Amino acid sequence: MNVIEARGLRKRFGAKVALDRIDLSVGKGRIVGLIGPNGAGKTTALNAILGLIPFEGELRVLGLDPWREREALMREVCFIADVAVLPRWMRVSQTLDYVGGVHPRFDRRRAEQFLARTDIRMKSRVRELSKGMVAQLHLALVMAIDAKLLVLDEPTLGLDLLYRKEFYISLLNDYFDHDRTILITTHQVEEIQDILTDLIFIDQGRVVLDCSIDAVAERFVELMPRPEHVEEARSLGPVHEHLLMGRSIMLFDTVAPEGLAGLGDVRTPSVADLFVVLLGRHHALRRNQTQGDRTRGEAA
Ligand SMILES: Nc1ncnc2c1ncn2[C@@H]1O[C@H](COP(=O)(O)OP(=O)(O)OP(=O)(O)O)[C@@H](O)[C@H]1O
Repeated sequence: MNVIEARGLRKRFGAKVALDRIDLSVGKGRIVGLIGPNGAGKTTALNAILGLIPFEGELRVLGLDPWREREALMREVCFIADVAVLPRWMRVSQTLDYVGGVHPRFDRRRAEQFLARTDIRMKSRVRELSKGMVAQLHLALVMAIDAKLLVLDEPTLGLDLLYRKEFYISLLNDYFDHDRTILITTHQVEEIQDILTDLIFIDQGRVVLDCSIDAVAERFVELMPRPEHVEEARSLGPVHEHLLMGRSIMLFDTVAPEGLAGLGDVRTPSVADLFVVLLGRHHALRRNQTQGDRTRGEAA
C-alpha cells in the first residue's frame, strides 16, 4: 500500500483552481520534494493530504480518507508548517509536557536527547529563542513522535544556511528510516536535492514531473557540445538550449547519453536547472493552450 495515493485530486477556491486533477503515488521509505513556484498549489496539496481542507477526487493517506478520517490519520502523521509557531510564553520544558499530554506516541526522552545537543535550555521561554532555535525545538518535538508520515512545508524558512543544513542532517540521521516517509516543500531546492529520493514538480495546480532522483539521472542529460558538434547535437532534439559564456548548453530528455558523450561534456542536470527548464516549457504550453482556446472561442 502506498503512503499517499491521489487520483484526480482537485481543489477549487471559488473560481481559482488550486489543484487541477493531480495524480500522486508516494511509497513507504521515500523522501519526496514537492517543488513549485509561488502559488503552484503545494500548500493546498499538503493541506488536502493532512485532512485540513475538503477536496474533489480520490485521496488516500496511509489507507485513510484524510478529510473523513482525520483523527485516525493524525495519530500517524506529523507536520511542520511554514508559519509554524510555538506559544511564546511557554518554557521549553512545558512544550515537551504539552506534546507528551496530547500525543500518545511522543517519546519525551528522545526530544530531550536531541535538545541536549543544541544550545536550547529547558528553562528558556520560547520568546527568548532565536528563529533557528525555535525551528530546532519544533523539530525535536516532531521527531520524538513515532509517526509514519512527516510533512514539512518550507520548514527552514527564514533560517540561516548553517541552521538549514543542520535541520536536514538531523532529519536524516535522527529521524528517517525506511519505515517512514517524508514529504517536503521548499524553494531552496539545491539544499535538499541530495537527501531526496523522489521529485515532484508542480505548477499552476498540475504535476509537471514526478519521478525518482535515480530516474532523473537516467532520463535527463545536460550536454555542452564542442563547437564543431553544436549542429549535430541540435539535430538530436534537445528540449532546451541556452548559452553560457558563449557555449551552448543543451538539455536532453530520454536520449541515450552514449550517443551524446562523443559530442562534448555530459552531466546530470541539477534539480534547480531542471526545474527552470521544465517550468518554462509548462508555462509556454499553457500559454499556447489558452491562446488556442481563445482563438477557437472567437472563431465560434
Ligand atoms: N484559502 C484560499 N482561498 C482562495 N485562494 C486560495 C486559498 N488558498 C490558496 N489559494 C490559491 O490557490 C493557489 C495555490 O496556493 P498555494 O498556497 O497552495 O500555493 P503554494 O504552491 O503553496 O505557494 P507558495 O510557494 O507561495 O506558498 C494560489 O493561487 C492561491 O492564491
